[in-house]
Amino acid sequence: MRPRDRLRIAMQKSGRLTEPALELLKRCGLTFRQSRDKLFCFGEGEPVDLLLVRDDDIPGLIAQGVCELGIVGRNVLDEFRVTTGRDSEPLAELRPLGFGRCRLSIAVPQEFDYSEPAQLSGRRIATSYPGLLGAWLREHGVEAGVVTLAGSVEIAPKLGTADAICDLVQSGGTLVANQLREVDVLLESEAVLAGPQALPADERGDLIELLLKRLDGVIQVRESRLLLLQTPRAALDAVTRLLPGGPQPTLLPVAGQPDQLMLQALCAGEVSWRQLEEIKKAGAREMFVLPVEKMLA
Ligand SMILES: Nc1ncnc2c1ncn2[C@@H]1O[C@H](COP(=O)(O)OP(=O)(O)OP(=O)(O)O)[C@@H](O)[C@H]1O
Ligand SMILES: O=P(O)(O)OC[C@H]1O[C@H](OP(=O)(O)OP(=O)(O)O)[C@H](O)[C@@H]1O
Ligand SMILES: [Mg+2]
Repeated sequence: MRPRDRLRIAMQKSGRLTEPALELLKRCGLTFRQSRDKLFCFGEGEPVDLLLVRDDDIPGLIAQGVCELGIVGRNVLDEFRVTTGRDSEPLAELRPLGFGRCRLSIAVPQEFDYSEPAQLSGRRIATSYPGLLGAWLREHGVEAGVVTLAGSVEIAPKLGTADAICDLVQSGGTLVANQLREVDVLLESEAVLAGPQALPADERGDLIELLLKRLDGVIQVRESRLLLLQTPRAALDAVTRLLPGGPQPTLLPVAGQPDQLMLQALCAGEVSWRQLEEIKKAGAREMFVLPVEKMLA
C-alpha cells in the first residue's frame, strides 16, 4: 500500500509544458529534490511528489489512481475523456493554468473551397485526436474517414493520405509552411490542472485544497497589472469608465496641481496599447503599466 498522506502530481517530462509547469509549482511553494532525468521527484517542503511522464499518459495515471493531480493540455485530457467514455467519471479539469495555449482545428489545402463541415463528408481527415474529431463530426452529422497519425499530421494532404487535417494550431506557422488553411476550431486549449471531481477523504484532499488556494493566488497575481496614470479631475469619470475590470481605483492628489489627480488601479489582466490610447484620448497622461509580484489584500 502506498502511503496516503503524500500527494502525487504528474507532469510532462520534457516538452512545451515542462518549464512553465515547474515554474508554476515553484511559485506555489513546491520544490523537488530529484534531478529531472528521473521519473519520480520527491517533494522537499510540502508532502507533494512529482511524476515526470509523457503528457499522453497523464489522464490515465490519474484515472488509475497512480497520482491525484496532473498538469496537461486540455486537448489531451478531453481526448482521453472522449475515447475512454470517462466524460462523466470523476476526472475533472480543476483549473485552467494560462499557458500552453493553442487550438485544435480543421485545416484544408489552400485550394479547398471550404465553408461548412458538411463539405468534409466522404473525405479523409488526418489527426492525432480521433476521439475529439469523431465527436465533432458526429455533432455536425458528417461521415468522414478518420486517419489516425501519431505526429507530422500536416504532411498528410501533400502525401495524398488525407484531404484535410485536424491538428493543434498556435501561430499558424506550421499550416502556412504546408500550404494549409485553418477553417474550423474544435477546441480552445491551454494547460490545465486535472484531478478528481471529489477530493479524497484523507490528508491528500486537504493538500489538494491547500494547493488550489495557492494556485488561485498565484494565477491572480500573474494576471494582474497595476495601472498608474495622471488625469485632470474633469476627465476622471471618462477615464474611470475606460479602465479594464478590477476593484475601484485609488485616487491621490498631485502636489501643486489641484486640478490633477494621480490614479492607481489594479487590473485583472493585460492592458493593451489600444486601451491605453483610448484612456489617453479621454484625458489621462503619464501612464505606467506594472506587473504585480506579490499581493496581500
Ligand atoms: N504550438 C504550440 N503552442 C502552444 N502550445 C502547444 C503547441 N503545440 C502543443 N501545445 C500544447 O502543449 C502540449 C504539449 O506539447 P508537446 O509538443 O510538448 O507534446 P508532445 O510532443 O506530445 O510531448 P510528449 O513527449 O510528452 O508526448 C500539447 O498537448 C498542447 O496542449
Ligand atoms: O501553429 P504553430 O505555432 O505552427 O504550432 C502548431 C504546431 O505545434 C505543434 O507541433 P510541434 O511544434 O510541437 O512539433 P511536433 O508535433 O512535430 O513535435 C503542433 O502539433 C503543430 O504542428
Ligand atoms: Mg504527447
